[in-house]
Amino acid sequence: MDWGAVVVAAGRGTRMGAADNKPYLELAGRTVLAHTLEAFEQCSAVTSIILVVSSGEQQKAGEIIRLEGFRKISLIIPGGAERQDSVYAGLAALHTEGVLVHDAARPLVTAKQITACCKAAEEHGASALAVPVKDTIKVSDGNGFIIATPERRTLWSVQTPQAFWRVELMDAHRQAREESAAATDDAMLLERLGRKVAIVEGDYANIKITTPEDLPIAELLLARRMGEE
Ligand SMILES: Nc1ccn([C@@H]2O[C@H](COP(=O)(O)OP(=O)(O)OP(=O)(O)O)[C@@H](O)[C@H]2O)c(=O)n1
Ligand SMILES: C[C@](O)(CO)[C@H](O)COP(=O)(O)O
Repeated sequence: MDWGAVVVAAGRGTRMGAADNKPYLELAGRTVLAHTLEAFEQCSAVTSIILVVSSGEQQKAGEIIRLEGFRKISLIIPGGAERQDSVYAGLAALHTEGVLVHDAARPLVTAKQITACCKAAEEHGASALAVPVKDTIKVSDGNGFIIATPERRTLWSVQTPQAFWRVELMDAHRQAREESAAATDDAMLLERLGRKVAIVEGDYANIKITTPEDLPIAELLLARRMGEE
């Protein structure tokens, strides 16, 4: 099975509140985007990458790819208003049998995790990297009071990459658009159609750079990884 990747980098970085968008922030001497793309460049299962960026940032992203010498990025295209729209734009530009969807804002992903997602999707149809939830999770009534406690052993914190047959994910996206169904990740779009998505147990280090304290945490995790190599 041939695998392509849609890497979405077209967010606004509202919660980060930085002058630059998250993919272009510095992390251990490189951009966040360079760390993310490096893992896909190193993963032999992936043959091509569609990079989805904010409009007006195509040139900036292209310059990073040129300077880093990345070889697998086949297109840099503009994204949409929501993450779901950006993924859809990326899917429409890809032609491989399998697709991995990944957040550019997760720069600690590894080639090994990407390969594990591909293998699980080849076996089960779709897969998503996730880690068991560590905290006790509460459901609120919306007015500041707890109304329930879901059983923790059933709860997983889902990450990216998530892997699918491209045609299936495209169909799921089309249906969601027709029905105005919003989803914060791609697995949700298959779940709503009753399809199975296999959990691939990942690593707590595969954090999403979301708020300012995530950058120094990511630096520490990268330094620890380099010390282990
Ligand atoms: N319209 C959007 C929104 C998000 N993303 C991407 O989806 C990933 C996860 O989104 P998130 O971390 O929420 O990023 P932002 O949308 O940039 O952050 P915020 O919600 O704080 O504005 C990021 O790589 C982001 O660039 C995207 O491609 N297009
Ligand atoms: C896809 C995701 O990274 C899985 O954890 C997450 O749902 C993205 O959500 P966000 O609201 O765009 O941060």
